[in-house]
Amino acid sequence: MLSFRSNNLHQHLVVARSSSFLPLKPLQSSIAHTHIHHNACSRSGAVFAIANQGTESNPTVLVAEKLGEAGLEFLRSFANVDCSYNLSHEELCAKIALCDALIVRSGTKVTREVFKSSAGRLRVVGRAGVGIDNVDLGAATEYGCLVVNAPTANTIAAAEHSISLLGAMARNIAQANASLKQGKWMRSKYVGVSLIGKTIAVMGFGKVGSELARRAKGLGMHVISHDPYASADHARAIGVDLVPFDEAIATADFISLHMPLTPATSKILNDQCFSMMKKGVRIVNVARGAVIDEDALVRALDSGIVAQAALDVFTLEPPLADNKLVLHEKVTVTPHLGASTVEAQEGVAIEIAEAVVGALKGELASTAVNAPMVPAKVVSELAPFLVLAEKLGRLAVQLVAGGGGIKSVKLTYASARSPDDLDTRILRATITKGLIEPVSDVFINLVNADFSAKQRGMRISEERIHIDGHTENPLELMQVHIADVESRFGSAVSETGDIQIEGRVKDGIPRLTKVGSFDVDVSLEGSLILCKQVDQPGMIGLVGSALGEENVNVNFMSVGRIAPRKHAIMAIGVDEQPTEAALHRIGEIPAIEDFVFLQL
Ligand SMILES: NC(=O)C1=CN([C@@H]2O[C@H](COP(=O)(O)OP(=O)(O)OC[C@H]3O[C@@H](n4cnc5c(N)ncnc54)[C@H](O)[C@@H]3O)[C@@H](O)[C@H]2O)C=CC1
Ligand SMILES: O=C(O)C(=O)COP(=O)(O)O
Repeated sequence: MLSFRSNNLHQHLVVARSSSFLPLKPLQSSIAHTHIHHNACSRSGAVFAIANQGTESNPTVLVAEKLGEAGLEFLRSFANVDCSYNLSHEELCAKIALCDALIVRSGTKVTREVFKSSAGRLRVVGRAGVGIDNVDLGAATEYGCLVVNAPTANTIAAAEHSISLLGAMARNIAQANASLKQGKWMRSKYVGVSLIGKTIAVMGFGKVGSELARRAKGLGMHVISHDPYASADHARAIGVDLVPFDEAIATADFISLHMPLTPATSKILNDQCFSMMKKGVRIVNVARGAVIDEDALVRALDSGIVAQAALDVFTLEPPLADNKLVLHEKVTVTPHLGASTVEAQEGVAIEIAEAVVGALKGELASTAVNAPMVPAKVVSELAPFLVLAEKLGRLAVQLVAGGGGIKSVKLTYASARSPDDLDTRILRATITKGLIEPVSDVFINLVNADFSAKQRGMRISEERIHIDGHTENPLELMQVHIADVESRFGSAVSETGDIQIEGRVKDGIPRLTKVGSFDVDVSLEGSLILCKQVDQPGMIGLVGSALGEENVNVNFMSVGRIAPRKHAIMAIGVDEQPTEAALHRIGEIPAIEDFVFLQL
């Protein structure tokens, strides 16, 4: 029985795309060869631009808020940079279809509408700072747009601003300053409170929270912290006790907020919470306005539960002219200045420019917010396995008859290392990309591969197994199993009834080592023809000369058999795309029972 059909071949020719394992296909005229890159896509279909060496223009980066000069310079060395500040939402949506990357600070809302308006061209959003609550991450992921942030460069600035507000609040600096400038000399009105010996609760013991804690200790304060995810060892090293939420807010004289704004932290300080606090507590917020129920804070200030507050951030920024907190005598305010030092802004600008350029070049981003974030060391160790992963995914899906309707996929990773030593997130995303890309008409990358799999109802499970081997290798082998489907190539179905393929990396080269129950050993380069044949002498020569006569160069052949003179599988690597005529000639060889052409 012959499995080859010309319309199947045509389908693979049309849909097969880049075999790059990188999250974003690179955009740069310096890329040394002609390549196809995704330039625009919509939910309904993909549009591709063929880019030739020397003719592809640089990518365009829209910088929508003020960014430090060093970062801009770095961006200009790679991209066309459009600095357009103070755009309205409508203007941003209109401009975005012409941009490959967008850089924002906290003042720009990157909504679903922005991603939709980009018509698939927008590939990276860079948040020049930490908090990404102004970016619709769900929409970014669906549209395959990577979001990166600059998580480290403004930590000290935010911690210093928190300490500044703490001192300014405790000593009424802002109020006294305003009063004196009005010609008043009111020494007794502005008597403050001391910090030494007081308890401060640091809510969120991340980068800013822990730097704030160090500084508060230096001022002689007793520091406690609440953070459900913080390491107790890290806290202990700084001399901070991690305590439950209720204990933190009930025992503190000062509360400083340093957690991100998420659905779980929204209005985390509310009426009920204020009622548990010590009377006369003082609150600093350099995190996000919406972690406090602002109306509840006004009530707590008016009732005297909260003696004072110092706020850098507001639910609505800029706040309305009649915002009760801004106008409150007991409240010290700054207009979201936490990250606004010369040093922090230069650092953030460089950090985000490097992340955005790296992402546009197709590098894996170490500050990705909506894709697997992998340290550079792990990426370099896994590099050949990532190539293998994508190719196995691409092969496996092409073996499925009908090309769709995959419900259940199992990925097996076998390693001589302990299972805990292997972070498989990027492998999983890469195999998934390989599985979906050949059968999808939307742009698939590491950002949206998992989302697209879920949308298609594809359940992907993972299994890590320990086998003998070399512990210097992160992996010995990977397998992809697809259950409950028919195969275009019956021999790819193992005894368990699943389509099963296996690959290994040998001398840095990814190789296919098993198809169904048959052992093979072929390097995964070029394209592949798999044949099921009666194991008999002369088969390699027959197939080789059929292809040779049709001018198809064979780069390798491997035969795997169950027992001599029974059935065997021949895997043939070919450099060129065989013509229909060449494939028909293979099909006409009498001992060949089944065969399939697969594009890698
Ligand atoms: N006002 C400003 O200009 C600036 C504001 N920020 C804000 O500060 C936040 C913190 O920044 P980093 O310390 O750099 O981030 P980070 O990610 O290092 O720390 C955040 C910490 O909050 C913890 N957390 C999460 N949920 C929590 C909860 N329910 N209760 C207590 N802790 C919780 C996390 O475990 C983490 O340790 C950012 O998300 C941003 O919103 C950051 C920089 C400047
Ligand atoms: O980094 C953050 O989360 C900040 O809030 C800083 O915001 P900005 O970039 O100064 O608008």
